[in-house]
Amino acid sequence: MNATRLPRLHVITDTRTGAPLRDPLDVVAAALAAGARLIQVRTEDHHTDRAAFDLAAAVTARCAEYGALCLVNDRVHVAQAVGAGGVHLGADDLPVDAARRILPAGAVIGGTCREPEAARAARRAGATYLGVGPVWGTATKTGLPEPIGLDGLAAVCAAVDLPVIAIGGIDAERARRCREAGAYGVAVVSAVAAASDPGAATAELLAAIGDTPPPDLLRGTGAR
Ligand SMILES: Cc1ncc(COP(=O)(O)OP(=O)(O)O)c(N)n1
Ligand SMILES: Cc1nc(C(=O)O)sc1CCOP(=O)(O)O
Ligand SMILES: [Mg+2]
Repeated sequence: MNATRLPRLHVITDTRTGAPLRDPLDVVAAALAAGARLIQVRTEDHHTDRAAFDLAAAVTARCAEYGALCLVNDRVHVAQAVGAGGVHLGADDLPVDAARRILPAGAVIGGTCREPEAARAARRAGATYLGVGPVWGTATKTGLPEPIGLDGLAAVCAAVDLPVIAIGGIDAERARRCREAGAYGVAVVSAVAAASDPGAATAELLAAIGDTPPPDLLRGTGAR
């Protein structure tokens, strides 16, 4: 990965059927071309490891073309097998400290948390960043707790000095509000995966969070 810092926009794959019916790799390609520099490969729990491996291998290869980071959600062994840059782990996944022991030095390990004490615990466990939400309600994932809102997000941001990536019901306008509340960045599924133009949606999100496209995208535009 060429990026010298954690990207602020995390584009998460949507592998649900009919969700719309769009190949996740097409969405990933559009998001990378529009300037996204972190893709999280999230597959549905009922999908096989082989399906997760195949998608993660393809995404890792596409990310490498852009110097982008590929993270694998949940499945640490898949991340190891494809040589991904790291993982994202929640309460039902391998603990952050266990993943830290078995992944290569420098691996990016994100941990989900929803309130300050869990954030401090994730920091002690060695998380690189925190995924914090759901900030707003979302239909993308079932079984979530009540949204924590911008106040809940701000409370976690104030509790630890780790980058906080907000998640849950986030579009460009809400991404701006998350940044104002103290979040380092945001993670999205539907705002990109369900967009009529995933590339344009990615560019709008990057502008909203103040993460200008990488220099290679600005080349030739005269922009600095
Ligand atoms: C950036 C980010 N934040 C939170 C999550 C949710 O992860 P988790 O709690 O493991 O739930 P599942 O995604 O596995 O359903 C995430 N994936 N990314
Ligand atoms: C995968 C996931 N995890 C969440 C959490 O709060 O732990 S919310 C979420 C779904 C995010 O999808 P969308 O951007 O379409 O709302
Ligand atoms: Mg998980």
